[in-house]
Amino acid sequence: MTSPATTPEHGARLDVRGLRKVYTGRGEPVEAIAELTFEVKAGELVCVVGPSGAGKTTLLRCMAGLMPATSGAITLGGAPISGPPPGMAVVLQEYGRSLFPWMSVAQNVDLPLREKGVRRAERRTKVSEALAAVGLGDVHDAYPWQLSGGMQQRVAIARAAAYEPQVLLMDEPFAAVDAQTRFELEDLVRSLWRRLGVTVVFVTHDIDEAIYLGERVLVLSARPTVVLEDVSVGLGAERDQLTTRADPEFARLRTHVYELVQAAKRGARTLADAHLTHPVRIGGEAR
Ligand SMILES: Nc1ncnc2c1ncn2[C@@H]1O[C@H](COP(=O)(O)OP(=O)(O)OP(=O)(O)O)[C@@H](O)[C@H]1O
Repeated sequence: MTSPATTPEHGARLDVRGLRKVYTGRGEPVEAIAELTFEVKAGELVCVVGPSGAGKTTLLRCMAGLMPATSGAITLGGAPISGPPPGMAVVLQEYGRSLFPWMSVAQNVDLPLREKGVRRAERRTKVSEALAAVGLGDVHDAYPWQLSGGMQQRVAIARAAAYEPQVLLMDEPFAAVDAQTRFELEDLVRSLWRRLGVTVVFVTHDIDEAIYLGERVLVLSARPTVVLEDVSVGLGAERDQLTTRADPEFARLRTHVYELVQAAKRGARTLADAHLTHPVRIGGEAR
């Protein structure tokens, strides 16, 4: 029987406790992450921002089970992550490298379902539904290299959605697409998230994107990394590119997160160090 924390409808809870990551190689050790502790509730969408080199990709790789932590623990639905866990899907920035060029669009979306052992008839339905959901119902037989970058990223999202993961990790997935396509893909992520109830962790450089998408925004310090602030985004569930971005609350959050990231770049490691010059009211609370 599946526990409530791991049903696809509710996603799975992701817990990061005392995560530390030091890269050791031939040269000097690099302490990428000093101490990260946070929780992503089942079915929550959390964005992660921070200065370049803050360890966002390192965090994501550890959460995906692609790299061991130096110390600390990451659990998914209560189970420790020690390798790529079933029930997790990852979408990366480099769509050109994440799709197999010799497979058609439908075959690419189908592949994880085959590996999951889903029967052929059910797979066919899931692939069609996922491609229709991302607006690519008419390119099943095309090859990735015949599609635009934005379309290829839609295929990667369709592949993740068809798999019905409990957790979806996204590492700067829209950094390489044009601004117009990016808005469309952001709306696609929010609509899939709401429909599937999946837990999502979304890493981005773009502060506006983090606020538009997230229920929370984790702002990381510079390396060695800690959480500078865990910012709640009280913009409601219904969001759209015009009204949400014009909302005064959006502007306040943007100022606040921008200031935090600037403070992180100057070396702030706590809110007290950050010396914010535009204290703002977020959700009625003075900061
Ligand atoms: N394999 C590695 N060996 C040694 N150091 C590494 C390795 N991978 C990353 N680092 C270092 O760890 C730190 C964090 O890197 P990471 O790529 O996680 O940051 P990031 O926040 O994702 O950066 P960006 O925003 O520029 O993509 C950086 O200082 C980087 O140079």
